[in-house]
Amino acid sequence: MKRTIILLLDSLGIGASHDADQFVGSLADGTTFNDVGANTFGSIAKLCAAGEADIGRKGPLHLPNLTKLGLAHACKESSGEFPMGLDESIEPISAYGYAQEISTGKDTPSGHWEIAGAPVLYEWGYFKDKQNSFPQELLDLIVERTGISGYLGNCHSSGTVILDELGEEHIKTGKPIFYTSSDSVFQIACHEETYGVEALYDLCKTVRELLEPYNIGRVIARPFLGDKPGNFARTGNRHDYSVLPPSKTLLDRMESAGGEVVSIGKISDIYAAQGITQAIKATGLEALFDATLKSLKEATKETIIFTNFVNFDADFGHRRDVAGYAAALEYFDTRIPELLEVLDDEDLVVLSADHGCDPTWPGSDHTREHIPVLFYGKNVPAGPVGLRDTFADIGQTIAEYHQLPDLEYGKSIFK
Ligand SMILES: O=P(O)(O)O[C@H]1O[C@H](CO)[C@@H](O)[C@H]1O
Ligand SMILES: [Mn+2]
Ligand SMILES: [Mn+2]
Repeated sequence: MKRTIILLLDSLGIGASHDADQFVGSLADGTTFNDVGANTFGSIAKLCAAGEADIGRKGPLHLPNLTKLGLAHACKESSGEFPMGLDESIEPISAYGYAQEISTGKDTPSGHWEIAGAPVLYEWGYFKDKQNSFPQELLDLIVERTGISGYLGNCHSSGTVILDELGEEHIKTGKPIFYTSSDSVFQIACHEETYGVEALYDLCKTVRELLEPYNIGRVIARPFLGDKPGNFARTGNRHDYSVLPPSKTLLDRMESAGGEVVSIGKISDIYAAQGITQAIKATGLEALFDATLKSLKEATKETIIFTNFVNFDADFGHRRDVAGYAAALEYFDTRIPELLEVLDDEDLVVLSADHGCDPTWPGSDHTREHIPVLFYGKNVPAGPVGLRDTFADIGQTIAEYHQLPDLEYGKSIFK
C-alpha cells in the first residue's frame, strides 16, 4: 500500500520564471511593473537576514527541517542564490528541483491543475478594468436574477482593504461587495451575520451561472465578521466555485483505480470536487497540518492526501506581510518532524506550491515564479532533479509511483 502526501504551500514561489517579463501589473497611480526578479521565498529570507522582519519573530529565517527537505537548495537552483541566512551545510534528504509553469496564468487553479497533469493552455477571461470592472449587462442580470438591491465595489482590490472601505456601508445597505484582481475571479464579500453565509453562497451560485459566457475561473464567497474598519475579519467559510479542470487529472486517475483521494482545506474546491473521495475542511495552518497527520494515520489503502496551506497566500502573500509569512514558515517547519515520524517505508511526501506571491513585490497580486519540487521517501534517491519543464512533472511522478495510467502532460522525475 502506497500513500502520497502532497503539502502544497500556497504561493511559495522560489524565483521568477523565464517568462516573468510577460506578467505586467499596474498600480493605482498608473506605474507598471513585471515579475522579473520576484522570489517569494528568497525575498522573505533576505528581509529576515537584514533584521527587517522582526514583528512577532526575530532574525534570520530559521527553517532547519524545510532545508533538510531541500527547499533552500531548490531555491538556489532556481534563482542562482542560496536564500540568505539559511544553512547551506544541511544536506537535503529529498529529491529537489524546481518547475516552470506552462499554463497561461499565475493563478491557483492553473497551478494546481497543472501539477495534476491538466495545464490551462487557453486564456482565461479577465476583468481588466481597475474601476467599474464588471460589464454593466452582467451586473444588471445579477440584480434582476437575485433581487439584490444593488452592489458595492465593482473594482480591483485587495480583499482586506475593500472591507475597511466598504464593510460598514455593506452592513447598512445589505448590498454585496463585488471585486476582482489580476486573476480570473469574481469575488463577493458579505457579512456572515447581517447577510448570512447561505445567502452569500446562493448569490455566488447564481453569479457562477451568469458568468458562463465570460470564461471566468472562479466565483469566491468571502464571508466576514466585525463592525468597523480595523476589526473586519474574513472567516474560514470562504468557498470557491470553480469551473472544471480542462481534462482528467491525477486525482481522477487515482479515484478510477479505486484509491482514496483525501482533500484537506481548499483542494476540493480548487478541483471542483473532481477525483476527490473525501473532503476535510480545516482553517489555519495548525488545523490543516493536524488534519493531514490524522488522515495519514487513518489511511489504510492506496491514497493521495492533498493539503492546500492557503494561509501563506491569503494571510501573508497578498497582504505583503513579510514577517507574518516568515513566522508562518517557521511554524510549518516545526511540524515537519511529526510527519516524518509517522511515515511508512512506502510513503511519498511531496512539497510544492502553485505560484508565487512575493510579499516584497508591488501591488497585491501573485508573481510568476518557479515552484519547488521536493520528493521525500525511503525509495526516493536524494539529490538535485533540476529544472522541470512543467508543473505536471509532479503529477506524472506520483502517477508512476502509484502505477496509474500516464497523465497527458509531464515527465516523471524517476525516468
Ligand atoms: O485580496 P484577496 O481577497 O485575498 O484576493 C486574492 O485571492 C484571490 C483568490 O486566490 C486572488 O485572485 C486574490 O485576489
Ligand atoms: Mn494559490
Ligand atoms: Mn492568491
